[in-house]
Formats: sequence, C-alpha cells, structure tokens
Amino acid sequence: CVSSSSTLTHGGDSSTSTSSDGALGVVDLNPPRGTRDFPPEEMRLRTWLFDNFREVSRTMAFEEVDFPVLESEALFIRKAGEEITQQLYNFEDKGGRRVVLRPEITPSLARLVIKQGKSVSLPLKWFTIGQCWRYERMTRGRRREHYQWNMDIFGMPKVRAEAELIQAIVLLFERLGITSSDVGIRLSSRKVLQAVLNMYSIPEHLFTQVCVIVDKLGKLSREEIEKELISTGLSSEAVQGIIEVLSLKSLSRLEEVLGSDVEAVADLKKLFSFAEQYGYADWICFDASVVRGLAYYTGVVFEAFDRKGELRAICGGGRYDRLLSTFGSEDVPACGFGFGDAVIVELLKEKGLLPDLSRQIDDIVFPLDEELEGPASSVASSLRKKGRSVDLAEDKRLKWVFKHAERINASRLILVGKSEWERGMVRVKILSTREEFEVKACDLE
Ligand SMILES: CC(=O)Nc1cnc2ccccc2c1
Repeated sequence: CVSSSSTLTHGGDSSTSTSSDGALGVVDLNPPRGTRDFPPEEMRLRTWLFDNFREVSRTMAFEEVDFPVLESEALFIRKAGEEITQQLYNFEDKGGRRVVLRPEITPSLARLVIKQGKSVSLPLKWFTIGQCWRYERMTRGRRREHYQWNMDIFGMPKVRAEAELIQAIVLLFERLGITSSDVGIRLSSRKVLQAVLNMYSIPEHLFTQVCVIVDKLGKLSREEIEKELISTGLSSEAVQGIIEVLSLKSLSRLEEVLGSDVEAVADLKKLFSFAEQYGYADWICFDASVVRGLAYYTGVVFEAFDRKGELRAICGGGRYDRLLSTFGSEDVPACGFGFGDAVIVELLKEKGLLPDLSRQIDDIVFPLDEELEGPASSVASSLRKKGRSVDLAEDKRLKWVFKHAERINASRLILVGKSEWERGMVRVKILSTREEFEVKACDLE
C-alpha cells in the first residue's frame, strides 16, 4: 500500500490486504510479542553499539565466532531452577527434535570448543554478538529477545582471564563516554559461598541451588531468601551464616571471617592487584553478595551496575571451570561475560551520551531531464566505484531534490544537465558552502 508519494496511504499501523481467496484480512504489522523491528534509525544505533563491541574485541585480540540461534534443547536442560532455563523458547521441530531459540550463548561456545577438540590451541579468546530468546508469560510485558555481546576465554585457569575480561568491559564503557563515577563493577567469587557451605558441612550437591537462590538477594526480600534456603534443607544457623558472609563488602573482613588460605580470598586479592596494573582499579569493588544467577559459575563472578542503582545489571559474567564436563567432555577452565543491548542504551539515554546518528551520504546525482538519466547513471556508477556513497535521484523535481539533500545530509549535489553534458561537464554544488562549479565528468571523484 506504499503509493508513489512514498508515504503510507493509510494511517495507523494496520494495512488492508486481500488473502488468496480475496477475503479482506488485516495483517498485524507488529512483530511477534516481545520482539522488535529495527527500522533505519534504530538500526543505526544498534550498528553503532555493535561496532563498539567489535572494536573492543579486536583490541583485546579476540576472534569472532557464530552459532545458530536454534539449538538442541538438551544444551540448556539444567536442574538448578534458574529463571533462564524455566523460560526456554522451546518447541518440537517437524523431525520431532526438541529444539530451542537459545536463551544464552555460553553453552554453544562450550559445544564448539568441545567439537573443535584437539584442533584448537589454548588459550582461546572468542567473541560473538548474538540474539538470545526467552519465553516469558507476557504478564510482565518484558522483551522476549535481546542481543548479547559475549566474550569468553577458554584454557586460562588463573584470574588473569577475569582481569582481561574486566578490562574489555571497562574499555567498552570508556569508548561510550561512561566513567567510573557512572558505573561500577561489583565482583566476588562463588568460592566464598563454597567456603561458607564447607564451614557448615553442607553437601556439595546443594551448592548450585544455593547460588541460584542467593542471586535473588536484592530482588526478593531477605525472608523469602531464607525460606527458599531452608526449603533446600539448610539449617537456620547455616542460612544466617550465609547471609552474614554475603553481606560483607570488604576483602579484609572476608579474610578475617574465612581465613587467608581460602582460595577465594587469594583469587580476589590477585585480581585487585591486576586491576591496579591494568589501570581500572577505580571501576571495581568487592561485594560478597554477587553470585550471578547462572548455575555453572564456579569461581570469580562480576557484574557492572549504574551507581545510581536504578537499572538492572548492565552486563555480567564469571568463571565456569566445570561446564564442559556436563556435556561429557574433559573440563577446560573457562571464563566469560554477556553484555546485553538493552540496559546499556537506557543508561546512555539517561546520561545524554547517545551519539547523533542521522543519515549521511556523500553525493546526490540528479539528471535535469529524462534523457540525461543514462549519463547520470554513469556518473553515479563511477563515483560508487571510487567508494563514494551516491544516491541517484530520478524522476523528481529539483525542489524535491534540494529538500532530500538536506534530509539525508548529502555533501554534494551533482546536476547532470544537457548543455553541460554536451561539453562533457557536470555541475557540482557543495551543500555546506553553497558554492557551485562545473567540472569535467571524468575528473569527478
Ligand atoms: C532488558 C532486556 O531486554 N532483557 C532481556 C530480554 N530478552 C532476553 C532473552 C533471553 C535472555 C535474556 C533476556 C534479557
């Protein structure tokens, strides 16, 4: 229904269309619930953000990888009660296979590392930017898809991997104009919780479940957390002990409580000393309550947050040294983070840091009458071969072309007229200075 005046002839967001039997149907123009279209303006913002993700990945010497959005459901079946595995966008395909639209990237990375097996040399530093899905009952009106930038290091057992990943996060924030007074990175280690569970001789198999529960600190009330912990079989004394340790905000206090030979303390002290060397110490702070909600983390965990505390975590990640063995392979130490495309944009809007991303092209080539359309095409083609972005404006009036040039921020207007062309010339108008001159068509660049 888009007419030649190039505006929709109908108002509103529905268009009329006739289906094959001629019945008048109304096609819903919105994408499926919880999903987004990216018209040009939104797409320019997304491309700008993703180009920043890529540029940081390049400076960190990470290699880009990619996977299908569709994955076997088996990759995501975990029993720890995580929100992400209870909202799988799963279905049975026509071959009767149980598949999902992936809810996260890490299991696919692990699958590929295992598949590549001996043919890859460790450490591996891989990144990807991919769409992830969840199927939420739309009661909360939240999105069902978002894009995540993932950075992961395989085969680096020591906290230097975490230090590298945190540098990547800080570099990204700095590229976007965000400072350490806007955003902080809270970090801790799941080995803190492990040490506490050992103190109360709580069996190992409860560790993952307890992590997923205490990750809700801050979202659920303390009473609800205590109730959920008790229901896993913990004694109320153990529950109090856990909550007390998780409220620690200083590494030296932690050392007093756990002792200095605990691995968690050694790892974190090492990480803080790395932070000084990398130059991002003022971005990070220890916070024992950080556990992250994914079942497979085993060590250091971290998340970036806006210091005004209004938004959800901007990004998050951690070490997962035991994930590969859950897929039947030898374990490879691994560490990574996911950085979503939604919270960061809200933060940039709030800080007034969104860049001006209006359209911009180099040249508009315009034939002054119909018989010059051929010559105009050859002028446009030679400019494009030289890498200029050229909009060939045809069958319009000159008045429209000037307005169009303004609208798309063209640098030059190149007019192909009969008398000039007969002399091998075209007229060039520099739109910023209004200066106008003739130039030989073959000298144009
Ligand atoms: C703020 C936002 O859109 N979050 C979001 C949206 N979709 C998702 C889909 C899968 C996993 C996590 C997701 C997270």
